[in-house]
Amino acid sequence: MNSPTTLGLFRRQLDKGFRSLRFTPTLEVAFVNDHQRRRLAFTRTGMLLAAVFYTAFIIINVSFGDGAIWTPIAIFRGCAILSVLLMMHVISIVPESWRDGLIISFYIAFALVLTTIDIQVAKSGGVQHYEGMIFAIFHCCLFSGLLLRPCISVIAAMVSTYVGISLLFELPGDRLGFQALFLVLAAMMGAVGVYLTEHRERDNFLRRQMMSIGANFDELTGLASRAAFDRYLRQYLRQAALHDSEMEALILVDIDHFKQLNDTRGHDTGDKCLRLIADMLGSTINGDPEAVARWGGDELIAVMPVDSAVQLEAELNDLRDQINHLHMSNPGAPRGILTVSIGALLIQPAQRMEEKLLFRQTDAALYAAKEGGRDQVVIRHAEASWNIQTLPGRRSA
Ligand SMILES: Nc1nc2c(ncn2[C@@H]2O[C@H](COP(=O)(O)OP(=O)(O)OP(=O)(O)O)[C@@H](O)[C@H]2O)c(=O)[nH]1
Repeated sequence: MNSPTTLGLFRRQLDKGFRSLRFTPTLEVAFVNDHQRRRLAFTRTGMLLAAVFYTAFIIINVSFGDGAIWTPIAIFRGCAILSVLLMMHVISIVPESWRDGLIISFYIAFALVLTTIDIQVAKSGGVQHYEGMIFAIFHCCLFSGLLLRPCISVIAAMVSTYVGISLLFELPGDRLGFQALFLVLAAMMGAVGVYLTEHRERDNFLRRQMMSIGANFDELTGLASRAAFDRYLRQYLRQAALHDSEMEALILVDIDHFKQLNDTRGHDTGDKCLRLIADMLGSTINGDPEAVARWGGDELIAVMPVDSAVQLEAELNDLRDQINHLHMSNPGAPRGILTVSIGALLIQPAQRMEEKLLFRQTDAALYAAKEGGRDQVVIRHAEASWNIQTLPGRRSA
């Protein structure tokens, strides 16, 4: 999902908006997965808070009420605390795909037990309380971590459970109507809260993804950024050193007389050429997205496994030929067409060297290609004893 081509998808979705709380199918799947991953800690905290609230209710009731501990309501609250704590544990160990179903069943079961106990109290002459239900509805909206649609279904099921069971036990209609009205209002308030929270979460998700892609990929060419390539190369060489049967090549590609191309045909054409060459290099390397990067300006860099120097030379000359055969005009260049110079460094199996030294030697190969007349490939073998030097006219890596 995290690739330069998806940057446009995220941007378009952000521009288009998502008032109905739905992204395009690809982004929707990514968002739901991200939401599932992130919300576990949040839901667990919500469950813990519920347990703390219920404990506080018991303490307040016992301290400021009649002092009786073994009342039905206190026993119910004790059971609620235990089931909430159990649920906290269970949602952490079940597979992610089960989590929503479990949370939904938990709230509906909770509403069922809450209503049944309330009715028992009312039938034995007490007053049927609906405050517990309001608490449960708000708790579901604030802490369940459910997205709006499943959340609305759950709170609708909770209110229906309350009204349905109350009707079944023929509780006084006027009182029930009054309580149902309050429950519906609480559910509506909760749903608005969930809508606003989910909208903000979706917005954050799009922006976060875009920032992450922006930090890792170059916007113009769609190739990896220099920083992403640095990280990738370090990891890549470490792994390559483990399988010491394969040679690796570090490749620098630089457009010849690019300044003249910009000056004579304009920056937009320059950009187009850069993108084209980036695509062609990407196809030649055909590896991970981070294996080809924009090194800076008109220089592109890549790393790839190779069987032999002959194979590498053939592949790079093939790339150079393909660019020649585009016959794109570069009026400022001596031959009048777009060409590139390529410098490559062959790294022997298990040859360990500082990346800085590898970059400098690759740069030296590119410099030799430029000095040799441009539009050519120069391949060098990596040398651990290579004398660190800054070549005249080239920047140091
Ligand atoms: N269109 C475009 N030009 C860029 C971009 N980044 C850097 N450049 C230009 O690339 C040119 C690089 O020129 P130089 O590296 O000096 O050399 P060159 O003209 O390519 O000549 P040689 O490399 O010596 O063959 C400069 O004119 C930069 O302005 C970019 O993103 N788009």
